[in-house]
Amino acid sequence: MIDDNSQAQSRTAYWLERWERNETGFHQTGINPYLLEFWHELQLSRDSTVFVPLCGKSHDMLWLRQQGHTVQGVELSTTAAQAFFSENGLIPQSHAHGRFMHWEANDIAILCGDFFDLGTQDMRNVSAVYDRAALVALPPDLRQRYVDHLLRILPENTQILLITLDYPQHEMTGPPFAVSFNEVTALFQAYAGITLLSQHNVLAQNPRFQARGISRLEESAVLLKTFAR
Ligand SMILES: C[S@@+](CC[C@H](N)C(=O)[O-])C[C@H]1O[C@@H](n2cnc3c(N)ncnc32)[C@H](O)[C@@H]1O
Repeated sequence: MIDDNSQAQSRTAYWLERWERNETGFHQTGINPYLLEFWHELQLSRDSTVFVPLCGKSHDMLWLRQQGHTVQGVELSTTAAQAFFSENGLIPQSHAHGRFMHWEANDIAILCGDFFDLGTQDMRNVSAVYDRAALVALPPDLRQRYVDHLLRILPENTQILLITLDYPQHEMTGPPFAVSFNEVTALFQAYAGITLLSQHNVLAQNPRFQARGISRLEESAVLLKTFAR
């Protein structure tokens, strides 16, 4: 039987190798359309801090910064973090921070290390979370652990804009994994009020998924408002 520690090591190795091999088909060159359409729903003040879990080198962090927010990502891969800064013409400062390496430029910080090593101190200024391709990057056995950890370290009354996708899981092995709106509800209902903002079939716009034999691809944007504890 494989223990938790060796499973975590092989998951880490999987993502680090993907970045080393440049297998980053999940990376979007533009800004995510749901972010553009729905971010205003959170009614955040400009000076709020936004946490971006499993951030990769997402350009969405630049857009969030352009809205005035301080941005804080967490990402396993140093290659991804360095690429984010260099590809966007930013020269980061770095220092060790506990089990993480902290990279920062222009009020965008990426903590390089494992999401599961984050603590409440790391999240103390956070008012909102933007999750695109984070929850769906995790296998089923890890998702409740991810949500429990996230909600344990976040301050109370935090808002989360979550984008998820659903497809017949037997048609493809993830990641990305299929995470339906019903599963999101089951994962978060103990912690947060849940509003489905939009749900669309997006298979026609996703040749990458069509090529993998997927017969249905549904994207949902969900707004979560965590309860006071
Ligand atoms: C599917 S990608 C999504 C990246 C980004 N959110 C985007 O929209 O482009 C998932 C990312 O999570 C990172 N990752 C996976 N497990 C992680 C963990 N436990 N802690 C921190 N980052 C992790 C991977 O290295 C990868 O860059």
